Amino acid sequence: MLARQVIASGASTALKSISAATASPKRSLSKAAITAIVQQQQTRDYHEVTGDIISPSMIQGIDHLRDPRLNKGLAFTLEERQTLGIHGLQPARFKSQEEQLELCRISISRYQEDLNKYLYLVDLQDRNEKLFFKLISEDVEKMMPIVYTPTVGLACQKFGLIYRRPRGLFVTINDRGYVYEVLRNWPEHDVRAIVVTDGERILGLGDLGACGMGIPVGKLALYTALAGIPPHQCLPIVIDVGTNNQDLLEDPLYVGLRHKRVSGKEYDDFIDEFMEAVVKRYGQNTLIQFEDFGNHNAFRFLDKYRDTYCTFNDDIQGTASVAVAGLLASKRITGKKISENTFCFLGAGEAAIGIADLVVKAMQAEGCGLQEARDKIWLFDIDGLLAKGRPEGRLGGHKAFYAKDHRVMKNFAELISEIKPSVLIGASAAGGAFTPEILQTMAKNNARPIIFALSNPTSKAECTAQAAYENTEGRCIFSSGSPFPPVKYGGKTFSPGQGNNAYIFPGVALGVIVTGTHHIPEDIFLIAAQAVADHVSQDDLDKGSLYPPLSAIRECSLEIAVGVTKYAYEKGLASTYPEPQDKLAYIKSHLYNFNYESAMPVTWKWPPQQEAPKRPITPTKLQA
Ligand SMILES: NC(=O)C1=CN([C@@H]2O[C@H](COP(=O)(O)OP(=O)(O)OC[C@H]3O[C@@H](n4cnc5c(N)ncnc54)[C@H](OP(=O)(O)O)[C@@H]3O)[C@@H](O)[C@H]2O)C=CC1
Ligand SMILES: CC(=O)C(=O)O
Ligand SMILES: [Mg+2]
Repeated sequence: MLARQVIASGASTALKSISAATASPKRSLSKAAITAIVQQQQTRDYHEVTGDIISPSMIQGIDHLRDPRLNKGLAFTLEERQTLGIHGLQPARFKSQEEQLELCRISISRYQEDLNKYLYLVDLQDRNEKLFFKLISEDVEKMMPIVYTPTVGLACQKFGLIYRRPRGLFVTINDRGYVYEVLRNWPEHDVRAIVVTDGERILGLGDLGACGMGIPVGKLALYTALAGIPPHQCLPIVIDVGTNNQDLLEDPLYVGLRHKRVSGKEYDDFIDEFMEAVVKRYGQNTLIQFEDFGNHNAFRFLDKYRDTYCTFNDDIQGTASVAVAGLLASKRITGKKISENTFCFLGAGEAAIGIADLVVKAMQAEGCGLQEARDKIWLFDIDGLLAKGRPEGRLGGHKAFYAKDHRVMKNFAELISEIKPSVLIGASAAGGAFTPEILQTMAKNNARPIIFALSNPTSKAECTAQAAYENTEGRCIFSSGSPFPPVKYGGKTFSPGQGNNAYIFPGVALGVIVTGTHHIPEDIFLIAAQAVADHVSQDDLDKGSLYPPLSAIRECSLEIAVGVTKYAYEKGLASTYPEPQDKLAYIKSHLYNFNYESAMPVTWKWPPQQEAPKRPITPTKLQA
């Protein structure tokens, strides 16, 4: 049996094919051949290759430094530098990963503009992937607002200006009939999760077309940083069917298709083709997270695909889950069950309806009837209160569940005065719509009013944290979709929590991926909500937050994943067998390692050499 070598280029997919030369009986690969194979296949782990095993150290010379998966910068040891043929290509100094992180932190703090901080991080990810993810995961509070909301919104708006290197796939309507072929161009073979947008409703910024790519990229960065899902398993995708944003159509820097959005059957057929192509390329269990689609498509696609694909809509379901998590935690302050509240929403779109539907489910779990639960929820959209007799109608879909037998109302402040809700939720992208008058009314009618201003980015929040505390005498329980700095009011410092689906989707995705779950039932989002709520400490509540600190979000993700895993096996949704007994240990065994690994060749004994049984040697024989 010939000794085997190992390709250890960083993570976990199996190298599926290899050139004829590789399979030659001599088992001797030239360095150039190995480099070519490894680059072509973009593998990152220990791969068996028809009897030969190659190590990451086989990617020699400057190419090793140029591969962000392998590059460790000055953290390569002398031995590694010599073995890899990179000795002399870097200065003499050796640094630990910790020292490198410190330099990253200093570098970021030197940039004044958030967009420049974002660009620094993009560059770091392109240069040294482990350092990038370790940096974010170890300082989520500082880094999340850069890679995610609010800065990612700005990055999308400036996408045409800042676009540099591929970090996801653009599948355009011109690729009709060839979507599978486009997917095949993505160099990774072991994709387990896709975040896809068509760019029509990017945060609260509207239609940004192909510039929406920043969103799937940012969401998937959080998959790794907050839930330890290996980056090579994550694929960001923009579906480019054009844009209805006239400014972009006229912008010479716009990078997408320069025509109005294709809609109707042509669009639907294209999305069907996309879904089928994903399954054909990566398998039935590939998680497809819909993100920032326009309202009119988001609900349709969720209903259409939820039972036939492994999919969820983050804006509808992830947002619902994080909002319900906050409400579950609020019970410990108000002493009220969720069903003892009255809710008013500004907005009746993906986020608002998603929340309302899950709140109803939570109320039902408390023993409330379906209609009784819906009666406690009042929604207000562009045309005013969802009232059955309103002249505009527009009460289709789930809006119908919440339409009231009530006079037509166009003034939200009036609704708040009349209905006297205990919970006020904004998901309208109407920045500043919670006026001081509205906030003061909430304070007048409630000892501890709950106020969620969930719209993103910061400029679209229905009110600021400062305004919320100031207009409620510091009595409100406040959360926002994008972060606000702590607020000093009445001799107290409030640190409100971030009611953002980032608490939910990474953990849900982790649980779904490790179990190979086929479908994602609504229950999973209640399980996730409870897991987050359980993580809220008295200290968090005392500081004014209904959420655990962002620094604890990784623990939340793990707990959500454990909950999802238990549920998936209980309900027969999992496809990974045997069922692990210790679910947490099982999940942890799948996590990405943020620390550098050795780049030295690994010598494997394959198959493990069995020691020859020791034969007793008798003195008699010796003598003989
Ligand atoms: N914190 C979080 O985790 C999340 C936050 N969001 C944020 O929520 C916001 C809305 O997102 P989403 O629900 O997906 O978007 P949608 O487009 O689906 O919904 C927006 C809703 O707001 C209504 N609306 C818009 N302007 C006004 C206004 N001036 N007065 C009253 N109602 C108004 C719309 O009315 P109509 O129905 O008549 O069009 C619609 O019902 C965005 O800013 C988004 O960033 C979204 C997801 C997650
Ligand atoms: C957070 C999020 O998903 C949104 O604002 O769309
Ligand atoms: Mg979103």
